Amino acid sequence: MNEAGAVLQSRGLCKEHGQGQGLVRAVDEVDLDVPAGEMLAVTGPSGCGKSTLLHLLGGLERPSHGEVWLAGRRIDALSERALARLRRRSVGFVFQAFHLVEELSARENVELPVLLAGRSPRAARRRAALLLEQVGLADRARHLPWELSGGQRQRVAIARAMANEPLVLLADEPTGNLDTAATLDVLRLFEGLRAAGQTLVIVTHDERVAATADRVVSMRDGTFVDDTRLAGRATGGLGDMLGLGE
Ligand SMILES: Nc1ncnc2c1ncn2[C@@H]1O[C@H](COP(=O)(O)OP(=O)(O)OP(=O)(O)O)[C@@H](O)[C@H]1O
Repeated sequence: MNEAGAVLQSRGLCKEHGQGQGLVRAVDEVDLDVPAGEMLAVTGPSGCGKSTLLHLLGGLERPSHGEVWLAGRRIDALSERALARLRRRSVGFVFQAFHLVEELSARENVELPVLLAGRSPRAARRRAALLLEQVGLADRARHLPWELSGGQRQRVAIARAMANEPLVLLADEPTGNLDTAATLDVLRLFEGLRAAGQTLVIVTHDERVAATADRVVSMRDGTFVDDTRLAGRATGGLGDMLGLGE
């Protein structure tokens, strides 16, 4: 199974937690196709299964049933070792709480995945310098996370997520801890990545964030209840969308 052009797919994807009376089906028979280069937003109320879906798609959790395919390769049944390698090299993760390594500088945080992928310190340094430049933080490379604002931390986290040129960037409430100006910075970065052909899946309950996507799927109780392609999403300025003057 590999629909032409889909970089990320799921079929009959299910995740159950607990058992008996306490059984929760966090993700319930989800079929998803994310074409290469698409920016997809996943929305829905708290507890509807958005984060669980993202974890399944990125190989952070294993499904109870169903399949996940990344670039034509079935990943849900990979060994732990193969899955860890895939997460390091082929998937970029961005989290609401940033999850930077507090003891490492911005530059070292971005270098780390490159080193873990087996590349040389020199290559890691070059890649980190380029990415920090692209997220507008070249002058903060030596700063530790606590010396950065929330928005700056998230930009470092995005640079880190892009370190190994992932097939797909998965973001879980990436603007959930940010003020409007920092949200705008993050959305501009996502917009730039999308323009460069990056595939993105963004979990958000911020409608303004969802409005910047190519397509929005809405979840309720573990399933998709709506799937809408946003025509003309690229026409309005992000600043207008967020109620700011650009
Ligand atoms: N490890 C777990 N054990 C038991 N139940 C879980 C576990 N993880 C998630 N759940 C349950 O699965 C459902 C989906 O949770 P999930 O975190 O995916 O929702 P969400 O839409 O991301 O919510 P939010 O927007 O609040 O982050 C919820 O009912 C949650 O309580």
